[in-house]
Amino acid sequence: MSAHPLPLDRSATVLVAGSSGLVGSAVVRRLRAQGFTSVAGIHSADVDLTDDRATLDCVTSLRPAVVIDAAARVGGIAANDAEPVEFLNDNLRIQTNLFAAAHAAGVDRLLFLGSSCIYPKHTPQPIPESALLTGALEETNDAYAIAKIAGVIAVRSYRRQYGRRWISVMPTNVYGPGDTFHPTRSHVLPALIRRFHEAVRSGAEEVVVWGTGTPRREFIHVDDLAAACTHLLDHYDDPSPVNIGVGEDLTIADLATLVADAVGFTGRITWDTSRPDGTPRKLLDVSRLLATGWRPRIGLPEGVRATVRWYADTVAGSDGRRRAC
Ligand SMILES: NC(=O)C1=CN([C@@H]2O[C@H](COP(=O)(O)OP(=O)(O)OC[C@H]3O[C@@H](n4cnc5c(N)ncnc54)[C@H](OP(=O)(O)O)[C@@H]3O)[C@@H](O)[C@H]2O)C=CC1
Ligand SMILES: C[C@H]1O[C@H](OP(=O)(O)OP(=O)(O)OC[C@H]2O[C@@H](n3cnc4c(=O)[nH]c(N)nc43)[C@H](O)[C@@H]2O)[C@@H](O)[C@@H](O)C1=O
Repeated sequence: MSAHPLPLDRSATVLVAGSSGLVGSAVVRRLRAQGFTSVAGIHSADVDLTDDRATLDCVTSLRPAVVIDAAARVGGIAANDAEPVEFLNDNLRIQTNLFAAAHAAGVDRLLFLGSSCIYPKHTPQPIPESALLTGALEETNDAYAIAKIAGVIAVRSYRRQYGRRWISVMPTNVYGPGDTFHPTRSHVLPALIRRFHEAVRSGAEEVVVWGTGTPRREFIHVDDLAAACTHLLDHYDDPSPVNIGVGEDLTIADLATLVADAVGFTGRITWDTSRPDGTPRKLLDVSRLLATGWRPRIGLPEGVRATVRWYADTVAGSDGRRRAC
């Protein structure tokens, strides 16, 4: 048992790996807003976390008290399906190197971001944390999911073998400012914001959306996710991962209508059923998270409208890659 109390000391040095990304940049904003005075961010321009030596040098020279691992190769269903080798290898390397470096630097507190795709493709809904490793994975992202499962087991192993107070969280699908709006590589929400926005600008009467529209997904605004992460570091210390979600889902068809309305697209929505649907439903059981006293604040319609505004002001007209923060 550590002599140090659970709530983080606001003067502790916190290292956010992946600080230029959707989640990492929101975590940095959240930590600063909460009064953390020593927040260090790293991303691929600073250090290639697939390189074990460079990662060790970086972490041991910074000597953080806390590490938040939001660095990963991330993408939507098409990118995962097309490049399973990179999604497996890069994510295994990044987390293995970062965990080994954090351990070598004596880091007692670490939060690892997994993903809801670690759960079986067909599993009772809402999905409790206990569903892990109870069934076969969705084929389009099994390589990424296996890497994330290895991360959960690694965190649990560092706890068991070395007494590290490290935790894993499993967020549902995330969206918000700072996302990647690539037309084919990104997740559904940013992809649709971009596609509907371009249709309005070009006067197109039709927008094509992938799949059948029947899969159900749960979406959390990235500022809520960042708040949940820092809340859990202050209130949770257990080997079991914690789901992070909002407790509600909707169909991709309903999501497409929501985004179309937010962007002001009044034309036709059609479906490209040659594209994969992926997992039929991913709704997380968030009772463990709620038991810690945390609640989400940003509803989906409000969050989508704000993200559409952010996209129009910040990204539209560029190549769709977010700007670094
Ligand atoms: N987005 C989502 O819907 C969900 C995300 N998650 C998890 O949250 C975490 C963050 O995801 P998200 O913010 O969306 O992803 P992003 O793609 O937005 O950000 C990924 C971050 O990782 C960094 N990175 C990638 N490869 C390397 C590398 N080799 N060396 C150093 N840094 C690297 C990127 O740096 P750079 O910008 O320089 O490339 C970037 O800062 C991931 O673990 C992801 O699995 C979980 C569930 C859902
Ligand atoms: C976060 C999560 O993200 C991925 O899994 P996913 O939940 O399937 O995510 P997605 O956002 O890409 O798709 C959700 C649904 O939406 C449909 N869809 C419609 N039109 C578009 C579209 O234009 N782009 C995309 N990407 N999807 C579309 C699409 O066909 C699917 O039915 C994995 O990386 C996984 O590993 C992971 O962790």
